Amino acid sequence: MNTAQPAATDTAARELNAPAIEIADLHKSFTVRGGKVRAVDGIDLTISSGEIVAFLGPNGAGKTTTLDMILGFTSPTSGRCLVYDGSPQEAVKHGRVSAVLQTGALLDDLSVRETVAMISSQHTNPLPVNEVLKRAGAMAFAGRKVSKCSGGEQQRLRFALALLPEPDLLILDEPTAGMDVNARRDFWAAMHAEAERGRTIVFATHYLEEAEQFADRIVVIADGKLLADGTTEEIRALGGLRTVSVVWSDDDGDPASVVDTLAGAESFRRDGQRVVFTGPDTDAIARHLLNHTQATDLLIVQVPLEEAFVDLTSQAAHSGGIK
Ligand SMILES: Nc1ncnc2c1ncn2[C@@H]1O[C@H](COP(=O)(O)OP(=O)(O)OP(=O)(O)O)[C@@H](O)[C@H]1O
Repeated sequence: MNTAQPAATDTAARELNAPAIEIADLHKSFTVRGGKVRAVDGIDLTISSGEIVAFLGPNGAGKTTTLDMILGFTSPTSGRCLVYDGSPQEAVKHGRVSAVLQTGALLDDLSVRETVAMISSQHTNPLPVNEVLKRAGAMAFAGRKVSKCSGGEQQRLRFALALLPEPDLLILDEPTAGMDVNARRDFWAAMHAEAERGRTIVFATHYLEEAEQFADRIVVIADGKLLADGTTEEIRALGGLRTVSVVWSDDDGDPASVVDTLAGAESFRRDGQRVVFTGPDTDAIARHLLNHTQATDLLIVQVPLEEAFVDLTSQAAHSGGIK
């Protein structure tokens, strides 16, 4: 029938343009002894195809619970969670989304290759076993029994398994926890290659450096709420986290006068001979110090993301959120 044609085309077009993930007013509570835990408490988030997004947040922030809803492992208490404009379960079923989770059970007695071959047989149109082993960097230990693999090697195996259906969206929950620096670097190199193939990648991490180095966009989550969402630079700027440090001359009196007279300066602290100013306009602070004081040896310092992150989460704890 002709009528079926436009509908199919519409569906394909809609899916093509659909965001990878669309979350609106998402809530998830758990009933525990003594009350309720609001693990996810009103998150709105849209992730487009091709983005690499880090979920950053302290322990118990709600990152895993959010990822579990995106993967259809658990249902929202309320709100909407769509993956490619459909339910997460549909997306998983069609191989459009897969995950590298720390907890995914593996069979100890199988070799790495046997594990991939076994799971491969459950997919309709999987990538060849050797191809995924190669892409995940697992070829070198493909013959090894799972029980003899290190934690990092087991994560690579999980990565290989996740690649089998050639997913459009890869979800990774703290994928490199427990890996040493070299293993982590290799893992992210392999992941970079997948990103270059156009995959959307969403990962939760405690390693702020990883978020900074690998993600295009960082979503900061704490207490089940989204605190900040932006590029690494935007997240840093949110915390106002550039400082101007100078060797202060006592001839200029109290550094507080700079903060009092200059709109771009917010606060200062003494650090030995130096005075460190912070504020929304570090350029204006620097100009003022160079032109109107005897301060010398001026440094503008970008505060590391780690400190920006700590600052954001502690601000949230005190104010109930950051607008
Ligand atoms: N099944 C559950 N039953 C009861 N409470 C839960 C359950 N799952 C998660 N929680 C609680 O929900 C909150 C969010 O947990 P979640 O695991 O999503 O945080 P997270 O950001 O992933 O933390 P981490 O970085 O430590 O993995 C925590 O307070 C946690 O104890």
